[in-house]
Amino acid sequence: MATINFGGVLEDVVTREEFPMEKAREVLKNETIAIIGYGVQGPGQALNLKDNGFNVIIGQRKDSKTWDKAIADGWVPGKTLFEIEEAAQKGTIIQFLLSDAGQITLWPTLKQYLTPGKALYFSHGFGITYKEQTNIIPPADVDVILVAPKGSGTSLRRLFLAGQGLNSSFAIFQDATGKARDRVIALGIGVGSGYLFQTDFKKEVYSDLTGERGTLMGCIQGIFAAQYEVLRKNGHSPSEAFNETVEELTQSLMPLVAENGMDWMYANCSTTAQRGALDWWKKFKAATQPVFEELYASVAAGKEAARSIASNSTPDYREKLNEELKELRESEMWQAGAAVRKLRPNNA
Ligand SMILES: NC(=O)C1=CN([C@@H]2O[C@H](COP(=O)(O)OP(=O)(O)OC[C@H]3O[C@@H](n4cnc5c(N)ncnc54)[C@H](O)[C@@H]3O)[C@@H](O)[C@H]2O)C=CC1
Ligand SMILES: CC(=O)[C@](C)(O)C(=O)O
Ligand SMILES: [Mg+2]
Ligand SMILES: [Mg+2]
Repeated sequence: MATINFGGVLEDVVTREEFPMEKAREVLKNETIAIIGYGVQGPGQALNLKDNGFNVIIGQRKDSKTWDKAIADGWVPGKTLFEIEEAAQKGTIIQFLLSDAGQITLWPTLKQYLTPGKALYFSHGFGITYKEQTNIIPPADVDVILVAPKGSGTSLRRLFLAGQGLNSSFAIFQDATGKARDRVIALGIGVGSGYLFQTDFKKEVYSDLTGERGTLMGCIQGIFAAQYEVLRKNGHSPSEAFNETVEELTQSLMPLVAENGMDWMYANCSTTAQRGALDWWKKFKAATQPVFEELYASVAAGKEAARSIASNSTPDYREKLNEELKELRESEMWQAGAAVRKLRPNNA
């Protein structure tokens, strides 16, 4: 562990320097890593692990679109690609990467393959934390570990190919073999993490559900829509409203924040902008803070989990989600966005 000062708070984290890939390979050299599920995280983690030299197999339903996707990605039926149960039987480490709702359905089947000494791996604290709702209760003689990349599986793969990495959290719920810590860190490094920070299953799921409903996805769409509507109502064109709400943020300002922080982005804007932003951010904070409090309480009460399980367990859950995504896509703001993207010089 390296002790790093995060804004005055000391935290022990794992870096790639102190736990290099060779060490990860050594730790996992006798393991078969079975990736169950090939949706978004499945491909990212499986391909990164394979390219890093680990022994990986995929478990996926035959005659599904994702089975074909796995073949297209280079997995070979009967060699590295199997039906779910066969892969679970062969794996010594089972990475449970079905959707969180799908994990509930498969659990009674998967459980049978968790023989003593194996490791059960999650990328979310969901199934274990909300066990009253999921019934996911692992046997006592397996390791139960977590690596949660802080970003989409798509970015995990893209950043790996670009020689970069997403940060991940890791956690140990159960150490039955005495090897859980080495196993989980080696897997975290193997899937292509930047640095790893420790958490527990409950903190992981509470923070993750808050983040995705909050600033990362829910809140950001909410404030975009609010500002866009106010500009449109006051007679601004879609072009002006979209550029001033989204395009400038993603193309110009967020890359500056990513590179060197908020104050540096501010410092690269006009003093007029700086004065206004420094005055107004506190008002936005005060206005949204009660909503974040409500959100966190809803997560902690298990209400967000219940809603997610109910809506993602119906046979037509995918169609229903796609319908709502279509509504978003077809809104004036995001249609304006599509037109603006086409006009970017690199797309012309
Ligand atoms: N999407 C992401 O990038 C991230 C996901 N996670 C976590 O990783 C895990 C996997 O998430 P995703 O990759 O988004 O999953 P996903 O929604 O893409 O689904 C993965 C696979 O599960 C299959 N599936 C669903 N229900 C099934 C069932 N009843 N039986 C068999 N297969 C079934 C789907 O067909 C798909 O191939 C979850 O715990 C999620 O919270 C964590 C970080 C980011
Ligand atoms: C990409 C990620 O980390 C999320 C937003 O938490 C998720 O997809 O669940
Ligand atoms: Mg999430
Ligand atoms: Mg997340």
